[in-house]
Amino acid sequence: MPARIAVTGADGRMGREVIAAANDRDDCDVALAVNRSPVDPVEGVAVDDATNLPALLADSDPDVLVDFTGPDSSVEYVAAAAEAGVACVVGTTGFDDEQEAALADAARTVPVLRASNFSRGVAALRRAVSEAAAALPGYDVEVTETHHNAKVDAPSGTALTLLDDIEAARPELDERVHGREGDSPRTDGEIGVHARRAGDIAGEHEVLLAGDENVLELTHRAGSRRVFAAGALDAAAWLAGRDAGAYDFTEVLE
Ligand SMILES: NC(=O)C1=CN([C@@H]2O[C@H](COP(=O)(O)OP(=O)(O)OC[C@H]3O[C@@H](n4cnc5c(N)ncnc54)[C@H](OP(=O)(O)O)[C@@H]3O)[C@@H](O)[C@H]2O)C=CC1
Ligand SMILES: O=C(O)C1=N[C@H](C(=O)O)C[C@H](O)C1
Repeated sequence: MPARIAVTGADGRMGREVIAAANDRDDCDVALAVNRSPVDPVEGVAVDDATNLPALLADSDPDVLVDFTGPDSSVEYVAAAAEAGVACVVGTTGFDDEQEAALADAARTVPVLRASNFSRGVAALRRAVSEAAAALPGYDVEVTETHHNAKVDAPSGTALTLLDDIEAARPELDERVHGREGDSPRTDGEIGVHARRAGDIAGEHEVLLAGDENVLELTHRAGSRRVFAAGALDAAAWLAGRDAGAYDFTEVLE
């Protein structure tokens, strides 16, 4: 049986990709699509008013809600899904601590799977970065992310995940320095973090590890948002019917 999904932010860049990708797959059907602003059908799917999400979830009874919106709406939609007993795949980034706690709370009631990046390439990048950081003690590490000019949050959720991975492998690197200006020689414990915004770039992440006469660069480039939509739907198909709890995209790939 295909997983029946509810897509929030249906008119967003990612919402549209998710609906288009679901239309092309056998393991996911779009049962419901909502958007904050009124919008014409997306990829042949009618889009309802997101204000009515609780009632729409009760009526359409989807298996999994797939959310790529913004932090405030994501928390609101996940709470509505938890109330309705609907599992959640959350790709939204940029949450503050209080919003993180609200998502963790929802995971006590329904399965909630989150990833700052649903591309398989970034999952592989994370493993490579963890291994490289551990294998190169004493090396300086800098993270650079590049995204389209409409991205709201900086640094990207993926960059924050990579920074956590690096810090787990090299706990002494616990000072995140966001860009540099003026006199700013490197200090021990520093990880440089750089965010670039330009054009329609789907998403690029580079980790630079530099020692003396020895430099390693690990880079992922998303060619389009299709890779994120594919991963999110892989996650939705995997999550349907699971027990309540917090899940990670890496579990889908095992
Ligand atoms: N995990 C991953 O792999 C990926 C994550 N992302 C993340 O997904 C999120 C969305 O990205 P993207 O699709 O590019 O964004 P867009 O701006 O293109 O779309 C955002 C969508 O969310 C809706 N929305 C935004 N804020 C609110 C709000 N406060 N209340 C209700 N609806 C809201 C918008 O509605 P309206 O049409 O009314 O404006 C729109 O439908 C971002 O956090 C981004 O970082 C993106 C790509 C991959
Ligand atoms: O906003 C985006 O576009 C993206 N956001 C995610 C992030 O913040 O890391 C994932 C991807 O890089 C695209």
